Amino acid sequence: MIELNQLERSYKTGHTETWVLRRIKLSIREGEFVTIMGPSGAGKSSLLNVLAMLDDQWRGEFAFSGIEVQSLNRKQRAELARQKIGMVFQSYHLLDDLTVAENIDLPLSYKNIPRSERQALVADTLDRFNIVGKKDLYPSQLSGGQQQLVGIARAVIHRPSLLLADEPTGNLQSAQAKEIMELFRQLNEEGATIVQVTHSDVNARYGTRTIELRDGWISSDSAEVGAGKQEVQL
Ligand SMILES: Nc1ncnc2c1ncn2[C@@H]1O[C@H](COP(=O)(O)OP(=O)(O)OP(=O)(O)O)[C@@H](O)[C@H]1O
Repeated sequence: MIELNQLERSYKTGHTETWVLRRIKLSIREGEFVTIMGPSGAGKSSLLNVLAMLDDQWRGEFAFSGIEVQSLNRKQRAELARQKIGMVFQSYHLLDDLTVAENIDLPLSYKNIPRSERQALVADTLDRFNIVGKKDLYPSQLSGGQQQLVGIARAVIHRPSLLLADEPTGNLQSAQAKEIMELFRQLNEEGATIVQVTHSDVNARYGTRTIELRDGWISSDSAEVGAGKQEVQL
């Protein structure tokens, strides 16, 4: 599903260029549940933002389901991301002045779906995530765990093939975090490909593969270790 080759990202501040992703070569197959770990500043969020197509200031090759992302213009990338990718954030990123139901409906509003069908999809999703009773509340009236449930519901309502999550339980108590991680596991079992960034070993164990970043380089990949290849020596 995802093929990255020689992918590089740097930030320029004044005359200095800081490299945050270095010659990334990575292949992710459909159905995988990948965890990206590594110290603070290693480039984890930067990599996730590239995968989310939120960032287009990188060099190299990125193929998504056979589509060469580097050849797309900004509008085409945004459209591809909208159709195929769902993103979950640590701080939920819900819109405060929309209700739970309206927040969940948002990704559908970008698609050409009849109103009645949209309403049915939102109702099903509220039901599935056990938040029917909260549908007319605003995000500020929910607990952190409930807000993240809404965040995930919004990320998956349009059935994206790829679900990305950046520290999705970073602001939650452990019981709420467990509930969220169980939900990711279930979504993965139902076929979603997931890439999560986390500092938590507990969360990492929900995944099927762990990739470690250090100073922008992939320093280890459990899939490669499993295949008997050498870990990259730095
Ligand atoms: N907009 C920006 N301008 C300049 N440098 C940036 C910018 N965004 C990120 N960086 C730098 O890129 C490097 C990688 O950042 P990134 O957020 O990807 O790391 P991370 O591994 O996700 O860290 P954390 O675990 O703390 O979230 C850091 O050194 C950071 O300072």
